Amino acid sequence: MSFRIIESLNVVDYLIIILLTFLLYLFRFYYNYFTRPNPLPGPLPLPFRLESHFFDGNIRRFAAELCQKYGDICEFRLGGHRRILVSKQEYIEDLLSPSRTVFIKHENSQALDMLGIVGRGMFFNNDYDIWKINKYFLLQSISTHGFNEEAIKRTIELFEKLNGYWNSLKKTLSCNDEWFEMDLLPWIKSLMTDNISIIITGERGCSMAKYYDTFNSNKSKIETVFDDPIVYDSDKFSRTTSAHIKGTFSLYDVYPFLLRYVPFFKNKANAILKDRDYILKTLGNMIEKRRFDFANSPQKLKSKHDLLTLLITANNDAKKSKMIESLTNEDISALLYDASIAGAVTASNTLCYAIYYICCNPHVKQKMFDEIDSVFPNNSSDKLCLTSENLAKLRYCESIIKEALRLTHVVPVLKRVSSAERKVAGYTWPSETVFHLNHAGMHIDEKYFVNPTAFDPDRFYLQNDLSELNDDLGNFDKENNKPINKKCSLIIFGRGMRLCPEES
Ligand code: HEM
Repeated sequence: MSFRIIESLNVVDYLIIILLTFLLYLFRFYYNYFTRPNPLPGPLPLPFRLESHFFDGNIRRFAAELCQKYGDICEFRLGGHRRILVSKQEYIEDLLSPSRTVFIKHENSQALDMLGIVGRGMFFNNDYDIWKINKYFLLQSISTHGFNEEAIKRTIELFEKLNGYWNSLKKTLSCNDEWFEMDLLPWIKSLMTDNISIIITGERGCSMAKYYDTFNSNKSKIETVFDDPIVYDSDKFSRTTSAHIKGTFSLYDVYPFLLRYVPFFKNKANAILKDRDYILKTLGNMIEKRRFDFANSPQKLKSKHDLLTLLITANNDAKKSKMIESLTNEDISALLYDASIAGAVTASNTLCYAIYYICCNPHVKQKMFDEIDSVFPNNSSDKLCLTSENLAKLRYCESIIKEALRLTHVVPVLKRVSSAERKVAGYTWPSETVFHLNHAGMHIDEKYFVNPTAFDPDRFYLQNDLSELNDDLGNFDKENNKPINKKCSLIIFGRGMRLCPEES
């Protein structure tokens, strides 16, 4: 019967059916939009997730434009989801409160599943119970004295290495003594890649060496420095992780059937899966090797304080003391992945921004040098005696970093998904509402900061009594010579349950 009906249809009938289906879809789409609960101002959404084509990925600018046009709370549609953008301090503070109903950070997405670590580690983990165990072990490891001293020692070593590369380049490229122009970003990126590599995995990386080699068009002309055969390819690893994460987010809102059946998307998805396999294999091999060393010669690992060794040790101690919770190799792998991604990109971008602002503000530079000279009075321009105690005294330097992050935060918009009905901004929102928290917008709002676009580390440095304020709540009213304590007005490491573990 149904076969006969199909047979009796001609081309025009098919076109009419397609047109009617299309119109029905449009009608349903806009009916749902105009009858949605809690309507907020925002751009008119487009059907078929077409709005993705107008979004260039710059979430900071996008959020700033929406906030300017539609106010402190508005909505937009992206990737098939209605999204609520909040830019007001009290709403942001509310959504970052330590509550289980706003624990989830990522809405469901097939592309995200391809990361291969969803539900493990911390960053991409929406499962509270598993996340809690992972957080416990990560904090146990990175809060140790050994880890912190190791991190400082390795950082100094790498800066000395960087200095060596620059001196060598200056010499071989016959540069003028005073000026040596170069692109700082790739240098800082490779420095941080090697830094994170040694701190997280205990493996010495070769990113800086590889970048240095790119200047070597004439092999005989440039001298080779710091030749070290015992390195792992941190450069390839970091490029792959960055391609992996970028690729995943580029497919974030693509319909699952397109990922499966349309060659363009399918090829992209396959490339992501290939990267994922490489990353997991590299980390898996490292974990196996370290576990082997731990089982056979634990003494050898006593002097190692990298994250991987500490996680394996803490895990082993937990098993010995018969704690129910312990980590699998996959969990450890996800934690190393989290730390590599979250650590290298944030740290290198923050450092570049800080250097940029220091260079643009000579008086800040001078004050910074004065502080360094006062904390290290016997600095003979050779080696600074950096310890965690001395670092804590560099309060002006810390204020520079805070101010750089205030103006150009490396994670400008945070995300939360409600897991139950929840009141925000006076509205009751159903479960699975996606909230975007525009804290970068708040950081440059004159409601919260005096003269917000100026680079002025003093706003954090000159606080009269730091003990009265949380460390990151700084705001200084110069006219009245007193701090303005706007709660939550500076958010550097997030807040609440999903606070960055680095904050500790
Ligand atoms: C300048 C340096 C850094 C900045 C500005 C920064 C900032 C942040 C922010 C804002 C969040 C919260 C994200 C959210 O609430 O959705 C976060 C989370 C996180 N950060 Fe950092 N971070 C930095 C360095 C690091 C480093 C070095 C590590 C390596 C251990 C790290 C590991 C993580 C992890 C694992 C999370 C996820 C926490 C969770 O979801 O529970 N971060 N970071």
